[in-house]
Amino acid sequence: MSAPVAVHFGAGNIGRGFVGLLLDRAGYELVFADVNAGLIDALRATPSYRVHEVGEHPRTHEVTGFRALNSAADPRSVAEAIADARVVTTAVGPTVLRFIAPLIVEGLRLRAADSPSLQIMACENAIGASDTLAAEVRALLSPAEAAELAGRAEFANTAVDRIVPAQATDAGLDVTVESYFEWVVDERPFGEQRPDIPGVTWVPQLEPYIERKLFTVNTGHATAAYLGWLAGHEGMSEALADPEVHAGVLAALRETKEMLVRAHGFEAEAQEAYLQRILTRFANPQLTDTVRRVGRQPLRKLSRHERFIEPAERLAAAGTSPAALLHAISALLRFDVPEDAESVELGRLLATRSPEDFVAEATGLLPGDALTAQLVELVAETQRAR
Ligand SMILES: NC(=O)C1=CN([C@@H]2O[C@H](COP(=O)(O)OP(=O)(O)OC[C@H]3O[C@@H](n4cnc5c(N)ncnc54)[C@H](O)[C@@H]3O)[C@@H](O)[C@H]2O)C=CC1
Ligand SMILES: O=P(O)(O)OC[C@H]1O[C@](O)(CO)[C@@H](O)[C@@H]1O
Repeated sequence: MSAPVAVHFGAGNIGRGFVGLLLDRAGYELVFADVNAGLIDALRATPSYRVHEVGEHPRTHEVTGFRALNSAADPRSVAEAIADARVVTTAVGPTVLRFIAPLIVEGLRLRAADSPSLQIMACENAIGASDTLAAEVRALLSPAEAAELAGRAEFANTAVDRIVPAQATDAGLDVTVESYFEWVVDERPFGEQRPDIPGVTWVPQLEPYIERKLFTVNTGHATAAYLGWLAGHEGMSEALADPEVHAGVLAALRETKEMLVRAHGFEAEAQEAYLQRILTRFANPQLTDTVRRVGRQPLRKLSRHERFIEPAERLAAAGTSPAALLHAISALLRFDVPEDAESVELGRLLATRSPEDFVAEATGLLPGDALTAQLVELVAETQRAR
């Protein structure tokens, strides 16, 4: 019997260094789909690439036998691969999911009605990324087609955690990653038919896991990047070695800890151990990373349900001042990286909007929300200092 097919969108850091690796090791015939022509050509030109795990338990894996498709130049082949696939995963960035949806729709249209349901997992740093992708797919279907194709795909939300930094320019397709990883998936959508992917943790309810991950790993990492940027550091290890940056990250994580313990009933000691372990992961000297990469796309990171505003608003609503998160947001507002389109747009919004309009537009907070007044003041201060 031939191996089941897994189509993975996004052959970048997480695609090659984490999701693709686990799918390959699970025995899937792996098909990468990406819009980067150079990357696809390079994957086609080689039989394998290596994933180097550095950290506590260093080792190297070889990923072999994959195919690579250019989803911009040859969407038909991608749709055909999806029609035959058992699993579809993505690691393209939350804002890119809407561009993947039309290909999934084409794949479902080509899929035999008696095929097993396609199992789709968006592996992005966002709450409910698979739900977002499902909504984008449904938006492209007429009601009749939606009813016809309804049983052909199931979407399960995930939380993925592995630091895969910017890679050395001479690394080729090889990827250096930390040895730690966590891939948690909501078990409900796939029921008894869930795919056998060693390394995946199936849970009955994903919300506590994705919130713990996003509001600890990602809040902490992004705080280090923005405070590090403001202090003039280029490298993440340099930033984290700066006592003021480190103290700022710890303070922000103590605030999200309070929120997470309250929201999900985690033991305070367990959450403290979790955040301390993450601080150690951030400082892994074998991961060469930059504040520019970790701070990338500041407007996405400033949006309503992301790593800063969501926990800060919940704390403010519960009567706690999220001073450290506001300090991190203040540094985010000063993130000025010309090659990052969102950073440029952030500067434009700060230059052209009133503080009230900026907060509404960039964060989605409403005038009556608990954090709004403090944030408006912070934006006004930032504008005065520009
Ligand atoms: N790098 C990391 O440590 C982690 C990243 N993530 C998440 O994984 C996702 C990917 O991140 P990275 O791998 O770091 O980014 P990356 O930039 O290395 O890879 C993204 C890939 O997606 C491709 N892509 C962009 N638009 C596409 C489209 N329309 N169709 C197909 N492919 C497309 C790009 O060409 C690129 O190869 C993001 O959502 C990120 O938040 C999650 C956990 C850790
Ligand atoms: O695209 P984002 O949200 O910056 O995600 C990438 C970040 O997620 C992390 O992997 C943590 O999961 C960091 O390595 C990385 O900075």
